Amino acid sequence: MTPILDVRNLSKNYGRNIGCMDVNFSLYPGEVIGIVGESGSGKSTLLGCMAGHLRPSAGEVLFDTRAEGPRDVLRMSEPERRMLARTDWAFVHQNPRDGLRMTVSAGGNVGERLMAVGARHYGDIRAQAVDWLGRVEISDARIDDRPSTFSGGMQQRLQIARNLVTGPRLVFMDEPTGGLDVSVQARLLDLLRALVRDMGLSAVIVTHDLAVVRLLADRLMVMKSGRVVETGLTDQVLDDPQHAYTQLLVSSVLQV
Ligand SMILES: Nc1ncnc2c1ncn2[C@@H]1O[C@H](COP(=O)(O)OP(=O)(O)OP(=O)(O)O)[C@@H](O)[C@H]1O
Repeated sequence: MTPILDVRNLSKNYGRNIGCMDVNFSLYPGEVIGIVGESGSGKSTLLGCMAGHLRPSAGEVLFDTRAEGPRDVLRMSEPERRMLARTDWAFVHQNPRDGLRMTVSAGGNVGERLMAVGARHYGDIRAQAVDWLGRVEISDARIDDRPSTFSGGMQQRLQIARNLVTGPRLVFMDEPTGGLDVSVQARLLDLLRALVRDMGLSAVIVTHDLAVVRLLADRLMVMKSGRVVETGLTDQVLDDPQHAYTQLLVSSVLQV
């Protein structure tokens, strides 16, 4: 099977600082990989490089495009990459404000993504927006309200609807449950897990929360100082960590 994403020797320096160093992994269709590590370990840098938000210093990010098979997204033209970001990719930010348009209604936030990929029929767009608000457990009575009137959890669910409405094949998530109350986090995690499973999504999830990867990720990559120090099946890595740093991560959670 061709990986949907194949990352090869990806490195990013910030001047003399290492952001991430020599990262290699493949993600297969329908698979969810979690990237964990303490603050500053390079998770966001790696995610940003893969999603085209940051320019890596070296390496390749091969994405299995629908039309032409694997292409290095780092060598695509900007319009090509933007099109990919609209059609095949989704990016869920930690802070919903970074992923939503706060001055546009909830329905508009979902609908405008459909319009960006060519939808024109107002009735259809509205119907799909209603459907997606329902899927993320937002009452359709709130469709004309702005996200600024929503709770943090609702905003995050709306951001997810906005991202998934176009049927992406690959979702990047940056601390999707960060900054939310614990009870709200649990509900959001359940919702995300159901959506990922039902839609057969491939996903890369960056988090420092091992509970998030335990629930969502099939495989895990542990990062320290910009490098991957351990990879494996999530349960295997968490239940029987091999690297001293992973052992520390796991035991520090158990002590909480
Ligand atoms: N814009 C920047 N300029 C210089 N150094 C940076 C910049 N962004 C990140 N770094 C450095 O790169 C390394 C990796 O940072 P990164 O933000 O990717 O880690 P992280 O694991 O995502 O951390 P966090 O969980 O706190 O977001 C750190 O040493 C950081 O100081």
